[in-house]
Amino acid sequence: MLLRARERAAHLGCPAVSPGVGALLAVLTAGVRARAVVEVGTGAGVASVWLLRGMPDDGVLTTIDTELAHLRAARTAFAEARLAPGRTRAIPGRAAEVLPRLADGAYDLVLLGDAPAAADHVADAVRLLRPDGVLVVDGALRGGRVADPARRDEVTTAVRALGRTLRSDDRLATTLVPVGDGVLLAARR
Ligand SMILES: C[S@@+](CC[C@H](N)C(=O)[O-])C[C@H]1O[C@@H](n2cnc3c(N)ncnc32)[C@H](O)[C@@H]1O
Repeated sequence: MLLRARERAAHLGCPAVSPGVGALLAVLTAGVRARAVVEVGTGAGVASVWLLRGMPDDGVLTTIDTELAHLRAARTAFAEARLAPGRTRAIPGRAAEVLPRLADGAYDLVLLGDAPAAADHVADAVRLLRPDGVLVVDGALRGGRVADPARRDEVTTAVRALGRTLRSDDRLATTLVPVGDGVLLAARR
């Protein structure tokens, strides 16, 4: 099933999380007993389905994307995964405009799917999390470039700075999981 969703993601030019990262997402949503999750960057819905796999049957994923074609592909993936329509709330729009409308402390987990862009949404994501909720940022190693001090291009520097921002935030306990392209986990204290 996710194979077809991954093919649609590739067709749309919107890379999906690796199965390793997907499995981590399912373990995380199960581990924090997530009933309310926010995802920025739905894509073709691959990460969304993994997140929902770890959530209870009444858990709801709010997922945001600017591209209607991507949201349509995600809806197909949700139907293929036999998810009841009430399990997903797909919101078209820019994260910077949608996140401020979501309620403070109402979410168990927030996934920011793209490390360089994630920096713009960290403040909102932390505001949305309940205590012990988890912020997840995918793409934190960028093929090893982030860990290589010789790499100083703009995107790599921005992702490195994002890691420093999360680690220095007293409200968060942050760690890096070296799965896929690197996943930052920041638990809200
Ligand atoms: C790499 S894809 C996400 C794939 C998804 N994480 C998965 O594994 O299935 C990134 C998505 O973010 C969306 N996107 C980019 N900028 C955005 C923004 N400012 N607000 C909301 N969505 C955005 C793109 O349209 C694209 O669908």
